[in-house]
Amino acid sequence: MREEDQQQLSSPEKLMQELRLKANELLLREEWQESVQVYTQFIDLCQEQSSNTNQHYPNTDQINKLQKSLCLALSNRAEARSRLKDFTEALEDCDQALKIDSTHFKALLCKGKILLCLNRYSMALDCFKTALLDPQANGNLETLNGYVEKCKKLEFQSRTGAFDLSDWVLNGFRGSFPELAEYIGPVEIKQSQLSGRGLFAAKNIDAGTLLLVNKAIATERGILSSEDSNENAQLMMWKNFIDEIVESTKKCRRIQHLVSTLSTGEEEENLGVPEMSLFRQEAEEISSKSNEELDMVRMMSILDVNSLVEDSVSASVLGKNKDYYGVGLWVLASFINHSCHPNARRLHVGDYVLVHASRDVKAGEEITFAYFDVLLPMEKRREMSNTWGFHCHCKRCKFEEQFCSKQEMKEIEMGIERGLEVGGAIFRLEEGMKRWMVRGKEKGYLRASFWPSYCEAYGSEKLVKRWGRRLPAVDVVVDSVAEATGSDERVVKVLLMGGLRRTANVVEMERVMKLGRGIYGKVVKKQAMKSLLQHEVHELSGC
Ligand SMILES: C[S@@+](CC[C@H](N)C(=O)[O-])C[C@H]1O[C@@H](n2cnc3c(N)ncnc32)[C@H](O)[C@@H]1O
Repeated sequence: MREEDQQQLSSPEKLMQELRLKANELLLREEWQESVQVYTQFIDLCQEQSSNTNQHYPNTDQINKLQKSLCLALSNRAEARSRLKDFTEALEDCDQALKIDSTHFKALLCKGKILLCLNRYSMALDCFKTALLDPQANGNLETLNGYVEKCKKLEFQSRTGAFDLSDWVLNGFRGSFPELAEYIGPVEIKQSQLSGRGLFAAKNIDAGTLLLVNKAIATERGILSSEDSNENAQLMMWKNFIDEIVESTKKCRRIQHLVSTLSTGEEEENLGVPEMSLFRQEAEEISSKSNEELDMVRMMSILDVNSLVEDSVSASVLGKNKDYYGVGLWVLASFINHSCHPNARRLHVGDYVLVHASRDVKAGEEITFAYFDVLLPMEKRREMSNTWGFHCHCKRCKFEEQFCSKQEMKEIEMGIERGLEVGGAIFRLEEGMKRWMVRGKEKGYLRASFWPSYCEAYGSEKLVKRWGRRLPAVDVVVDSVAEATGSDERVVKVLLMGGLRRTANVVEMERVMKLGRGIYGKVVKKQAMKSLLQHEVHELSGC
């Protein structure tokens, strides 16, 4: 090689060395964005040098050295990009490095961690297992084996739905949140009679059965203190939440595609029914997703219609996020419509939502949860569904519409509003239902509409004594309301309070446990459920 040629080569080499040192230092200092920039310069130069060397001075040693540096730089850039949650690009870096060296330790480790973050457990497991074969694994055995075990556990959970939160509950939610996998149970998305698409049971399901576990695209939580600051704090949280979602959709094509399947609340009858496979993480190739644009107006409508507040009537928040006001977007759960006779509830654990049946559900029945309180009369529910921006088309509303105009019904409602003794109101309603030939589940609908009165009556020893057998037995009312609207803390509480006055027998305890399963799901076993129910009885001051 001529001397001037060697000088020409040495200068890019020097630059490459400087760039590599700088990028490594930035990585160590956790300055992710800056390190990505410098690694990019290094990688471009390295690639240029590789092709030059290949073309002009084929030198195997030199080429090998460049390829090695390139692999390492790609793995490091992937690490920095993954810290910035740029998962699509980070995975592309890993794949590029693995194309050069299919057993590159750092690239495999980084790819495994990203796939784990994206809940693609078996693919992540393959990466960690291959990395274990590398000599470098010896110094990292504990970490690698930890990842392997985690992947196996999560893969099992996501395949079987075998989740158990009992120990965590019994430990008073101490420590970090339990590790959870995403899970899709016996459900499918179909066209709904309520509006647009909905989630449906693919087989008969009993109360407490887990239907899905979904990780949020983003959540935002904050402690809302005094009344004055509430509005501002909520606005701030909402703004941060929108920013986070927009950022996530920009960074990950898969997230963008998933969010774009959600309703804007307009013309829901024309919306397509997405394939369930879209929501199964393992089946999807992230880089092959479409680039459907989500403009800001559409994004705002999607978030308005689909975001869920963690602490709502049909949800229980377990663990640390209980103390916070939290809002989030969970894509698959967003396909669940509202009903005033819901059959599902949610549990919020960290960034995950777990949806389970709150009563027995038949195959083909639509899965619904309550967006707002359904233990209220129809007029009040109407007002609430209007503020949500829709007119509720559920069976219970349709049934109750015929009673709205009944004079006697109006008199009972007005009487309660004016402070009429609730025992009398219930007696009138129960007698009315006999005359109007209201039977089965429909009795539960009307009782649920007058729930606050039933609750007050059964909660008062004086009223229970005064009205005696003219009031239906508490367990009959509880069963019918739970059958119509699913389990609810307030309904179990009435049963438990009644039980406390007497000594609860085995049958009553069975009933309480079944209702408990409807509230917390089967992911919480007997002892843990008892402790949660006891806590509820003390927490709930009103019905
Ligand atoms: C979170 S989305 C539910 C899924 C939606 N149906 C879809 O096709 O994507 C909420 C929207 O569904 C509709 N919806 C939900 N429950 C309803 C009900 N009971 N009656 C009428 N529309 C309902 C409303 O338009 C509401 O804004």
